[in-house]
Amino acid sequence: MSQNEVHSGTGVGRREGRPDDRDVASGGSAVSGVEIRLEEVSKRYPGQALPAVESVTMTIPAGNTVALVGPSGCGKTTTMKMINRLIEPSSGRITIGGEDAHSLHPDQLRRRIGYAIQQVGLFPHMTVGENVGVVPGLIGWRSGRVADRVDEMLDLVGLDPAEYRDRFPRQLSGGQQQRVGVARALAADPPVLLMDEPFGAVDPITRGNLQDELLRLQAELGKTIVFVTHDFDEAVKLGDRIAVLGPRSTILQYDTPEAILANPADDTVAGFVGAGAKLKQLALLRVRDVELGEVPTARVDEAPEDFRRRLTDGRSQFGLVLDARRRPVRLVSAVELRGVTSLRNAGRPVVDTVSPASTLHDALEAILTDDEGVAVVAKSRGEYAGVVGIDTVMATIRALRAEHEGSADEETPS
Ligand SMILES: Nc1ncnc2c1ncn2[C@@H]1O[C@H](COP(=O)(O)OP(=O)(O)OP(=O)(O)O)[C@@H](O)[C@H]1O
Repeated sequence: MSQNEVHSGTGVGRREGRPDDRDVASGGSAVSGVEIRLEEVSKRYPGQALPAVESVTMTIPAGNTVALVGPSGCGKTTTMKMINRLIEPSSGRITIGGEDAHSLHPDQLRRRIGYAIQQVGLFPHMTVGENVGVVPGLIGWRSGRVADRVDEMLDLVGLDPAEYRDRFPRQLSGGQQQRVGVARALAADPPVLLMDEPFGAVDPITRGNLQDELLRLQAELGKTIVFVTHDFDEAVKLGDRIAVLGPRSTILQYDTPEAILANPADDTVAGFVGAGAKLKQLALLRVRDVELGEVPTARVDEAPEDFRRRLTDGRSQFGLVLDARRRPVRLVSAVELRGVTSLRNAGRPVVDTVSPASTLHDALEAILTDDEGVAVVAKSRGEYAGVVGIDTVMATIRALRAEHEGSADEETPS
């Protein structure tokens, strides 16, 4: 289709503490997380010449998601595990909500810190419900309260409690197991959540969905989340701040994704950010931040000839067929409607849609794989909302560039 058929918006609403997400979730939630401080924290494993973590000092603000990124072996996991004392620091101090972690009893730590890991670590001989209820049970909740909480948590991570509560982990897909892992980590309502590559072991699409879910959850819950990942793009998508770590967990840069993408502190960070920093900035913007385009639509029961005439009269090269619940089901061009008897099987099926919460980066991917060069946007129940065209994405990139030109003189042009 020609670009002018999808009228685009250039209003680039930047994310600042993700106000959009928070507003959508629950009318703006209170921050329930607490501040974490690491003060000159080091770890030297027995028998090792060099420390695995050397004198790390950082503050993780309450209610923020902070991603720790860095090359393999740089000490990310060690740094994170010292926060819940799965690993004891050799020196330094860690405070959680102002209290010295060292002085907290393990039960108090479990109550305050949820933990989700890549291998999920669900107990195979326990049902999903029993897995989610482990920590509340350990800290002495009554069984009725645990059962209610289990159902609430399964619901929260998008698993129907009635269907999944009594299954065993092996009866779930990898992505579902990871959801259960997140539900379990959140069950005792800890203010802090530690996540070590929690979405590492699933396919890219499931991974993208789980990331979206985490953003939605976090908008609702306002926890303090520390997140370890190899994947800089994941850090950009999920982190309010990113700590780029070098050897022995030295902090090379600790800032917002926007600032790191626009101004990497040095060549090592720039290397880590990788090519296409401009493109990655699209991961900071949501589909809901841009004005959606419109294309002609028809209900499945409309006469194909009528729709063809509407498309031709409007000089639109294609349109969308919506089902009775206004969900986009088919993409058709005027030419494809010639001689067709029903819209039900005209043109091609709409296989992929993006949501208002999807990133513009996701939208761009959908645009590039679509023959017509658009991403179809559907709301939470699948209802058609509009389309994003390549011109909208281009306009957004131009706006981002203009925005950074004043603030980032040394930025390499792209
Ligand atoms: N129990 C241990 N004993 C000795 N050395 C260890 C131990 N655990 C980790 N290390 C070493 O400490 C360093 C940091 O390991 P850590 O697992 O924290 O890194 P990481 O950045 O999380 O790595 P990856 O991304 O590969 O998971 C590595 O050199 C590792 O070999």
